[in-house]
Amino acid sequence: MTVSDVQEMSPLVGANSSRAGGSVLVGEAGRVVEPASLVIFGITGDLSRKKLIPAIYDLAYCGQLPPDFDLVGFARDATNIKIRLRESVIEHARTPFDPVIWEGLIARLSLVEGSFDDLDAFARLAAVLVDLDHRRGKVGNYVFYLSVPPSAFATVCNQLAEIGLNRPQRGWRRVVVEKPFGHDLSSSRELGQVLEQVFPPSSIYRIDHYLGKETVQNILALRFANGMFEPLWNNRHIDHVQITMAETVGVAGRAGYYDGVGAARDVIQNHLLQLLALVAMEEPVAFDADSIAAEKIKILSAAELLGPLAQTSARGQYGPGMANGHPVVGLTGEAGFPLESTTETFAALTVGIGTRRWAGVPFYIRTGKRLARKATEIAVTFAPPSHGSAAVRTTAVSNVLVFRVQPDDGIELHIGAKRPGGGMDIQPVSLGMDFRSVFDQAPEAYERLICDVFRGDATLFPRREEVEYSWRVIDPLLQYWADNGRPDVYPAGSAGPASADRILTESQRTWRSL
Ligand SMILES: NC(=O)C1=CN([C@@H]2O[C@H](COP(=O)(O)OP(=O)(O)OC[C@H]3O[C@@H](n4cnc5c(N)ncnc54)[C@H](OP(=O)(O)O)[C@@H]3O)[C@@H](O)[C@H]2O)C=CC1
Ligand SMILES: O=C1O[C@H](COP(=O)(O)O)[C@@H](O)[C@H](O)[C@H]1O
Repeated sequence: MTVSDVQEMSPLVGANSSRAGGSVLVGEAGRVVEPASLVIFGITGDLSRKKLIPAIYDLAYCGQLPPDFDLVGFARDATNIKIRLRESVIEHARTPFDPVIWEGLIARLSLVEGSFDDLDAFARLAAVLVDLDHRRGKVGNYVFYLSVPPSAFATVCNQLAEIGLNRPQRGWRRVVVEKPFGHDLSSSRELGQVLEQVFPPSSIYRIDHYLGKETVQNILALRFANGMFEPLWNNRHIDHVQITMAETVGVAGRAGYYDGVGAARDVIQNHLLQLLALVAMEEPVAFDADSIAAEKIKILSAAELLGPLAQTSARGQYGPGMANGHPVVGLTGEAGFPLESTTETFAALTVGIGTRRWAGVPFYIRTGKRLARKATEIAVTFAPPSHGSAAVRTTAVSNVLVFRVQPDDGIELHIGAKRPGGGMDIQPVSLGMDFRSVFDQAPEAYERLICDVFRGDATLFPRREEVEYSWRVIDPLLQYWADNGRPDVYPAGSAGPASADRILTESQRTWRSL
């Protein structure tokens, strides 16, 4: 088979390959995409419905799936699944719904019903995969996607090993593991060992979909492709950094995963500490997997919670309130969450980085569900000018560089400008760039990352050390919370609990408004 044969598009897709959008900023372009089958464990879950199946549809629409692609769904109950998946594509896909593309894709879907503790179901899975290979003349390249609660990762991997699906006689095996990887540092290490007994490290893709977002990759572009920011990117010029991930959605329908996990494990241990690493890391010697991982690891290993935790952290749980103009129940009113649940849906903390560049600069991180608006952003606040005429000093503003990850992805720089008229009256104004008005529509994060798995490019996937250093950062906070009562209740639709504001007030700083 020649390279051009394997790069040929799958027969189920075709016309829209020019609509893929985006370009490769980091990662290894030009890798060959071979025929492959994708198995999704947890195909009935929230992630699959909102992100994975829509992303696979988008890839089909854009002609980006591997040749001879097959999709296999593993589910306890697959009743009406094709109808449910169709609805999820109509609701969540980036590209328009095209019945021909959809029918082509769904014709490639096979289903295996069973529970993860049922070895017979894994034997049926193996038979389905072998049959697909025979029918299409494929050599057995399989991606196993674990879109399941973290507590099920080890079981699924062990069952795959038991049935021999981890050991290729021909072709390759890759496993994609969702975050959070473990429950704390020690369980993450144990899980890492289980996984590495079953699959070689080079076949393990720990997915963090924030790294697949174009705006997140743009952090490195802005810092290192421009000359003007790097000289200022240190504790002499930066006062503090705020990383916010605010959501308006609650956790309805996700009790099986979310209860007992909570906001810090769900998104801070992974997405938000990865953002911190990208903001703080040194320039990599190359934009490839090893070089970027090496720099992120240095930062994560130097990061630690600043204390005392009673003053530098906060946690909350949403109570009843409003979302998008409608009344909503609190967390303990959602199906599957016990009344006594102490799971936090809001978390805020302060991280310091013990390097010469960052000593003394606090990184404030917060996230919450059912907040006033949806916004993920990184705001780098520069120190105000320390010299200048008295007139300018008294009216000077702090410059803020904001990476708007979503929605309205873009970059804005807040500066002070003189108001027209007499005197030196300074007003904050904003210079901005909207990605969507400058560039074509980019692929969604999961499209990009699923493609990277098929191509065998791990550049945008965190390494085991990154995951473990991130647990090391937040473990003391998880322990502190376990020892200290319940989260503060905040009304749905608010900016979170008042205890979060207190983290900044002592230093005369404030959170950016939501
Ligand atoms: N939801 C999101 O937006 C995101 C989620 N993630 C990650 O994805 C993973 C899954 O999350 P999410 O989809 O929200 O969780 P859900 O609880 O919605 O889905 C879990 C899935 O696993 C299946 N499952 C659980 N136990 C078993 C079992 N014993 N046998 C067979 N199937 C089982 C469930 O099947 P059943 O339907 O039968 O219960 C369901 O399909 C988590 O690690 C999460 O962190 C990552 C990014 C975003
Ligand atoms: O990983 C997760 O991310 C989603 C939010 O993803 P986004 O791309 O829409 O920002 C979050 O809702 C979910 O709780 C979490 O598991």
